[in-house]
Amino acid sequence: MNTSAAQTRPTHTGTDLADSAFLRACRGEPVPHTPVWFMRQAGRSLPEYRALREGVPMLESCTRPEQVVEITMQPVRRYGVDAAIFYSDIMVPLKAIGVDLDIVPGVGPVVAEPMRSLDDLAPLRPIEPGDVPYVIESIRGLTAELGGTPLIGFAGAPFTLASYLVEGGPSKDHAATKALMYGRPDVWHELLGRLATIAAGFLRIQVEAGASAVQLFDSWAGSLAPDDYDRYVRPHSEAVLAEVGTLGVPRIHFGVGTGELLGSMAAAGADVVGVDWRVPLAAGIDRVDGRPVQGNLDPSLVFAPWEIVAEKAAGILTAGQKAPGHIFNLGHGVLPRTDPDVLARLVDFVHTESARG
Ligand SMILES: Cc1c2[nH]c(c1CCC(=O)O)Cc1[nH]c(c(CCC(=O)O)c1C)Cc1[nH]c(c(CCC(=O)O)c1C)Cc1[nH]c(c(C)c1CCC(=O)O)C2
Repeated sequence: MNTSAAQTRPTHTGTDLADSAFLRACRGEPVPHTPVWFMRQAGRSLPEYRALREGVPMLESCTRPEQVVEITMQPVRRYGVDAAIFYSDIMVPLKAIGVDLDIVPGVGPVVAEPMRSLDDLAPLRPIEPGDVPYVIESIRGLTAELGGTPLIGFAGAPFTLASYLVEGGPSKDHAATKALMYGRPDVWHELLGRLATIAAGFLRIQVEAGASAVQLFDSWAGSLAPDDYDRYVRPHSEAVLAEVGTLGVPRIHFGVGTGELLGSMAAAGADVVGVDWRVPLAAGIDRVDGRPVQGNLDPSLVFAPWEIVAEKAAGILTAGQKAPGHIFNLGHGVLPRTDPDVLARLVDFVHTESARG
C-alpha cells in the first residue's frame, strides 16, 4: 500500500514509475494490488482544496503552477491513490488559444460566443507549448514531487468540447450540437477536426512535460446513437488517439452513458476503456475486445452504508479479474458532497482486498 507515500518517499527512478501498479494495469500486466484513483479526486470534495481556491477563479487557479501542484497532490496524500490527475480543466486549452469562455461556479463552462458557422471557428487554431507555459511548469514540478506515482494528463474529446462551444454552456440534450451535426456536416467536421488537433496538441504537451498516461474525456458522447457516433464523432477521436499513440503512454478513453458505444470507443484507439456504473463491469469487459478497463462504482454509493459500499466494491474487483487489467475508479467524477474519509477507506479496501487475491 502506498498511503502517505508522496510525503515520505525517497527519489524514485524511472523504472519504479514504469513498474507502478497503475501503469502495469494499463498495459495488462500482473499487479500486486488493483490500482485505484478517482475522476475529480482533485476538487470540491476536499476542504483543503476549497481553502486554497478561496477568491481565485477556477481558470485562473489553473494558470498558477504552485496551486496546480498543491491541488493535484492533495488527494494523493490524503487517499494514497495509485495515480494523480493533473489539476486543470477540459476548457483550459481553448481559453489558452483565445476562446472567450469562463467556468462559472455551480454551472460549468460558459462560452461568450457560441460557434455555429464556419466564420465562428476562426479562434480554433492549433495549440503550441508557448500558449500554456504554466501547464509545462506545473507538470515538471509535479513529476518531481510525485516520484513513483504516475501523473495522468487529459483532454476533452472533440464531441464533448464541441458541445460546450456550440451550446454556449452545459446542456442536457445537446440539441443545438446535434442540429449542427446533422444540418451542417461541413461546419461540423471542420469544428471537430480543429478540436481534434487541439486535443492531440494539448495531450502531447502534457506527455512531453512528464505525464505518464492520458485520459480522453468524451463525457457526453453517451448522448449519441451508435451509428451517429461512428459517423460524426469517432473519426475525430480516433485522430486524437492515433497521434497520442506515437508518444508511448497508455491512452484511457472515457464517457458517461456509453454502454452501447464501448466497443466503438475501444476500437477508436484506446488502450484502456472507462466504464460507467450503468454497465455491469463484466458486460463492459466483454465489449472492449480484450482491453483493460477502468471503473465503475456509482459515485452516489459513497453516501450508502459502508457495508453496501464494500459489497459493491468487492463485486467490481471480482468482475475486474476477467479483464487483462483493471483500474478501480468511480463510474464518473467524485460528487461535491462526498466525505473524503469514505474515499480514503475505499482506497484501503481496494488495496487490501485485491492484494489478498
Ligand atoms: C465535462 C468536464 C469538464 N471538466 C472536465 C470534464 C470531464 C470530466 C467529467 O465528465 O466530469 C475535466 C476536469 N475538470 C477538472 C479536472 C481536474 C482533475 C480531477 O480531479 O479530475 C478534470 C479532469 C477540474 C474542475 N473543473 C471544474 C471544477 C469545479 C470548479 C470549482 O471548484 O469551483 C473542478 C475542480 C468545473 C467544471 N468543468 C466542467 C464542468 C461541467 C464543471 C462544473 C461542474 C463542477 O463544478 O464540477 C467541464
